[in-house]
Amino acid sequence: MSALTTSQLATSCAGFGIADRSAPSSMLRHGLLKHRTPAGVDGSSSSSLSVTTTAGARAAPKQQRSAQRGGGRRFPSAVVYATGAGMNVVFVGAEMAPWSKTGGLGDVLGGLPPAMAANGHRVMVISPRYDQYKDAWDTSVVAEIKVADRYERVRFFHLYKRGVDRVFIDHPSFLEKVWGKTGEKIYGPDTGVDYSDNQLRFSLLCQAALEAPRILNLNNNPYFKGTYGEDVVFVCNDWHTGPLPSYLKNNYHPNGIYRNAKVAFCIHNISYQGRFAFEDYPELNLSERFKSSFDFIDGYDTPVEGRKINWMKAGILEADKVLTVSPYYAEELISGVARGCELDNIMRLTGITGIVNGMDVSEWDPSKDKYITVKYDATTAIEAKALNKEALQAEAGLPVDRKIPLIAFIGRLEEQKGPDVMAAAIPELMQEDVQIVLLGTGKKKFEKLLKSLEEKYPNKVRAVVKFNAPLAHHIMAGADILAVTSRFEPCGLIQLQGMRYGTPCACASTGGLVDTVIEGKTGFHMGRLSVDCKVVEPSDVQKVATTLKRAIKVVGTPVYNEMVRNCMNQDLSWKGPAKNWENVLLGMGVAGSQPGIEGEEIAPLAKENVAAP
Ligand SMILES: Nc1ncnc2c1ncn2[C@@H]1O[C@H](COP(=O)(O)OP(=O)(O)O[C@H]2O[C@H](CO)[C@@H](O)[C@H](O)[C@H]2O)[C@@H](O)[C@H]1O
Ligand SMILES: OC[C@H]1O[C@H](O[C@H]2[C@H](O)[C@@H](O)[C@@H](O[C@H]3[C@H](O)[C@@H](O)[C@@H](O)O[C@@H]3CO)O[C@@H]2CO)[C@H](O)[C@@H](O)[C@@H]1O
Repeated sequence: MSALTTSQLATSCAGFGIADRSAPSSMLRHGLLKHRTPAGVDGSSSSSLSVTTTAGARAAPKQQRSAQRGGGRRFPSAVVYATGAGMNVVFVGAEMAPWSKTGGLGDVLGGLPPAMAANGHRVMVISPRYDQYKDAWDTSVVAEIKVADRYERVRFFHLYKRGVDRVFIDHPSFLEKVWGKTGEKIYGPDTGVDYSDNQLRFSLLCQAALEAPRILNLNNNPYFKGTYGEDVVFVCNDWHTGPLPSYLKNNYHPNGIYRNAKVAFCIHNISYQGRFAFEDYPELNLSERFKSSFDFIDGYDTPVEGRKINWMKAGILEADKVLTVSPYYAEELISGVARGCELDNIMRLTGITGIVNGMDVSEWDPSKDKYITVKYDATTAIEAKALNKEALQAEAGLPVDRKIPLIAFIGRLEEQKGPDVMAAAIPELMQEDVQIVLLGTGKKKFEKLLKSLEEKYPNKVRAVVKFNAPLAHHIMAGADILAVTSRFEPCGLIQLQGMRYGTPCACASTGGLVDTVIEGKTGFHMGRLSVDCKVVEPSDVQKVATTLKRAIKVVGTPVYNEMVRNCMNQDLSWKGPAKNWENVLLGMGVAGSQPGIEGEEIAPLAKENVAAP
């Protein structure tokens, strides 16, 4: 079969309902950006078909042509073609697990997209190239992007896995800072310290992300070919992508581009907003028209910090739809200044929809988990969890005794997670026959605090101040109770992971914890803790200690065993949340969008190429 151009392909698929995703308008119409497709490269990565690019039609490279002749990829069956009528969804974010992750944001951009793809949508995720990911290929497509008063060149790397186009934006400001230290250096040299050029870095991400759907000819997906084109819905995530809708309107709309595109903005954590000096606004190269959307008085009632630009505020105001990661957090965000972090008034204006996150049930599967000692399912959990507890106790250097209830805490060591509240409750728990394992990294003061507890209670407490995924899995399997002491928690994945492993949690009653944990059935609620991060309220310490003592009493009883089964018998996958996301995005009226199909989380469509990077 000879190489196809985009329009030929669309014609050949027309009978199956695939939209004509013809090549984008010339880049020359775009004032700020230039892109290059070097000679001999068509912008598709590891593709078996060649498509027309903005630079004109090119023949497929020789080795690709012979692969096609030799019976390379075939068109799939008509049944599967029908799934190619979904939306073009482009997620943009600063983290994307497993390639980059400091916490839950990475997990969501890793797990939700394959579930959307499984429902028949064409899905791209765009994130920085922080490392030399061995499975991502250089497309050789470059774009020159204006930041401040100069042009910066970015390259686009690509891979296709689980039905999703993963696109990595390559620029020295990402790779040179983070290379080899992906987990911890994404935002700054240390927790709590930001890189001084973060605005430049994430402005590049936003602007490059807007180019990608128009200029990348991506041909690995058997159901969709060529560029994504302009009828796309961008899903922005957190402050790093706040300026994207403004760039879309500022740089493209005047040229008649992306007229039908839509932008959804999803808040994973309102406490990081991207607040910068007001004087920095001109560096963004946006017209005065958008200034008021960024304009922000830091301090609300008492403007002690003065005038700023606020990237998240602009994302909320300029997007077509605002979402967050649970319905209860959505309510909290608009409830007042404390929980809305001074953007509550803005969100009351725009409205906000909450969709609970799912979790990656293949990565977190106790029946297949390579990190745990004894694999299990809901029918074997009670005995297997006891054996895993003994293995965990041995690994942690604690007395090995399956009768001792074991409480775990896992999380980023930030005020949000209440490690200080948990630490303050531990002395009171020491009256009980109990063991406590703490795993987390973050602020140095909290790391020291947890370590000091281990020193004080060597036979009962272990603190591991590392980011350690295998240990996180081991703890989930071996612990009896997961303590989630968050002052606020937009959704929380940790409690989902716990439940998947039959470990009920004792949790603060905030955000997604309210939506996902049922008192007495899948966990224990301790009530809401104070959101004031500067103090540890004695009443909160009491709530944590009392609830954990209550949970300890239940461990090992028939009621507890029933809770373990309830936890494990839930569908915590991305399947349901992906359907909810689909409904919300369809409701935005993206041109050409059609409902997808009911897919399995890793449906046949998304199954190829499943592998860890
Ligand atoms: N030391 C360690 N070692 C190994 N693994 C560790 C670890 N510390 C944390 N993790 C892992 O990091 C992830 C944390 O995700 P969460 O959603 O619970 O919180 P986070 O605050 O990071 O996410 C934010 O974004 C997500 C996504 O929307 C929201 O659910 C959440 O409420 C919001 O605060 C989990 O996968 C957990 O296992
Ligand atoms: O996935 C985990 C979280 O990752 C993101 O949060 C990061 C945040 O966006 C970054 O700005 C940075 O936050 C630091 C902040 O900028 C700084 O002023 C100071 O307050 O310290 C903060 C912590 O270092 O790092 C955060 C990750 O640690 C994402 O936005 C969140 O939704 C996720 O919860």
